[in-house]
Amino acid sequence: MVDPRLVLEIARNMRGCNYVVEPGAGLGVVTSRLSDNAGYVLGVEVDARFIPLLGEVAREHKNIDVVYGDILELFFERVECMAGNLPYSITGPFFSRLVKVFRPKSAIFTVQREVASRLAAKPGTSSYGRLTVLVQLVYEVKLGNVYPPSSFYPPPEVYSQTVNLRLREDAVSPSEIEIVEEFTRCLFSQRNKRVAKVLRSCCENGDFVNDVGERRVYELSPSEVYSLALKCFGSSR
Ligand SMILES: C[S@@+](CC[C@H](N)C(=O)[O-])C[C@H]1O[C@@H](n2cnc3c(N)ncnc32)[C@H](O)[C@@H]1O
Repeated sequence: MVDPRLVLEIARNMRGCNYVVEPGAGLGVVTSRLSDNAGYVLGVEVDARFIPLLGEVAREHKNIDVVYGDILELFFERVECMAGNLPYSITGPFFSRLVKVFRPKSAIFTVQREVASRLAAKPGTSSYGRLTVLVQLVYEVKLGNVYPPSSFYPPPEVYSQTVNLRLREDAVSPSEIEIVEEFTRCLFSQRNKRVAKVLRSCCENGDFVNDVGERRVYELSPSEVYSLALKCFGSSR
């Protein structure tokens, strides 16, 4: 199913975690490896066909439980760590939920290589955008290994890459992330335009004085976007 090096990379990164949630547990290959390295693993799987197999895996390992459900609709009391080969179709909504709801201290995910580049991008580059800002305001992002399509069965059409996330000490709060999410929807729809002009179209009070007005949207750092979001939307809520 999956390249053993990838399974090992994920499992090793979760060493020392007491509680790991794995979105998209599938056949349980990663799940059982995780259970060797972490105190407890909760596998989440939306496809009912995998649930009996995952039940077997859970019976063989005392520290694994399985939940049948959609990771985008579940709530957990507290998520310490999160890991897995993410279903690529839910990348956007998943990361939105990660920074607003789950907020694990530590996480490792396999994503499309292009998504990994966006998560780790620097301002001013072509990969830099809304997803970068939202995730980097909450997490330190480190790129892991790249895996070719042949690392998976069936092989996807794209290369994949792991990303390591560590919760920042100064992580922006969930309620402020919601403000940034709303603000960046408008801001990054005009990513190549000058900031002053875009603020006039995105904010009711878009004429507020700022020292970044002459720059282009995609050149703003995550913390600059955050300050502008609070000025634009914060006071009106
Ligand atoms: C890329 S596969 C990974 C499977 C397995 N963990 C592995 O590494 O071989 C993604 C898995 O996520 C499941 N999945 C897709 N969307 C999901 C969702 N919204 N919530 C939970 N699981 C989901 C799919 O059914 C599939 O089993």
